[in-house]
Amino acid sequence: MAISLKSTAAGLFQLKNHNTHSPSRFPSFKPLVSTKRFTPMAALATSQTLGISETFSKLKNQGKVAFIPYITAGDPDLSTTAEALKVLDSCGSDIIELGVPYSDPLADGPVIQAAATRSLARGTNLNAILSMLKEVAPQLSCPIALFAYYNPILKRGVEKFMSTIRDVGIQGLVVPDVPLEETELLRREALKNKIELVMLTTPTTPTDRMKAIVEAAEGFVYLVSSVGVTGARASVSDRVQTLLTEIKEVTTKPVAVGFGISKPEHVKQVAGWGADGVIVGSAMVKVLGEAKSPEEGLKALETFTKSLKSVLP
Ligand SMILES: O=P(O)(O)OC[C@@H](O)[C@@H](O)c1c[nH]c2ccccc12
Repeated sequence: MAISLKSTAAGLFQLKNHNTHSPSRFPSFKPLVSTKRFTPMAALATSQTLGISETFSKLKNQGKVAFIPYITAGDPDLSTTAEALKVLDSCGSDIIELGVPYSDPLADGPVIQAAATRSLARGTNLNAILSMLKEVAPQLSCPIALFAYYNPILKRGVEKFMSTIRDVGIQGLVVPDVPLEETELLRREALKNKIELVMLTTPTTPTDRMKAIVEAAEGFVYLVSSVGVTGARASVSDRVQTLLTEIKEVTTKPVAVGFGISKPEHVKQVAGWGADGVIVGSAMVKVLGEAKSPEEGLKALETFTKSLKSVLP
């Protein structure tokens, strides 16, 4: 299980916006503002919800850093996930990364593996997650980036997967186990459906490859802070600062850092190094999924989210 992202780091992918109110669905709809003002990747999402890159642009203009929590869908059950999404949104999360549970999550450490196991044991499947999102996503003010391993996507068919997630209100997608060279189909379908496909780079990604990944990334570039699997760590490697500088030398795209970030001090440190966004996964999952009851988990999630968010500009 403990396969490092090294081999798959190449494996990245991206996300997009989806646009349930697109002119194509409403032929008589004429945007008041020309979409030419936006970059192609920053196409409008729903009327209320900004896309991923638009969210970063807005925050940048305000001198802010994005707070991006990750939770696993269906842990401990889908109705708690629905509530958790609302809690995360109301506590000021800027983007929410929602994980589709998978039986062989090779980039995940014990906490997220356990969450996936709990979720699958409850019978969570992609259809149920999507129905939940169809109802909940319109109630959120922040965009959702879905996190999914490639296998469940392939099982559904890339084309169908992408149009379905667009239809339920998802703006972005993160696929950790597809090498850059194999992302063509994903990228094409993501683009077609205005889903921003996020790409990941790691500390062991060679510079030329990092450049190609950054070039292909949409929404944001996901900088994996350390080699290995997801999970809280005592500290965040200060190499992240150098890696951020290197990436920012070659792109103006937003860069968010994830892996091993679990405390307010870490969040503050990574933001101080110049990250545009900070991603916290295992620590959120632990607080929510390992509580005595869903109610207690949601309460703890609220307190924890506020404590992390409060240290960000
Ligand atoms: O759990 P951590 O260490 O806080 O890392 C973020 C993370 O959970 C989320 O982005 C994620 C969950 N599973 C992944 C697999 C690969 C890359 C990223 C992820």
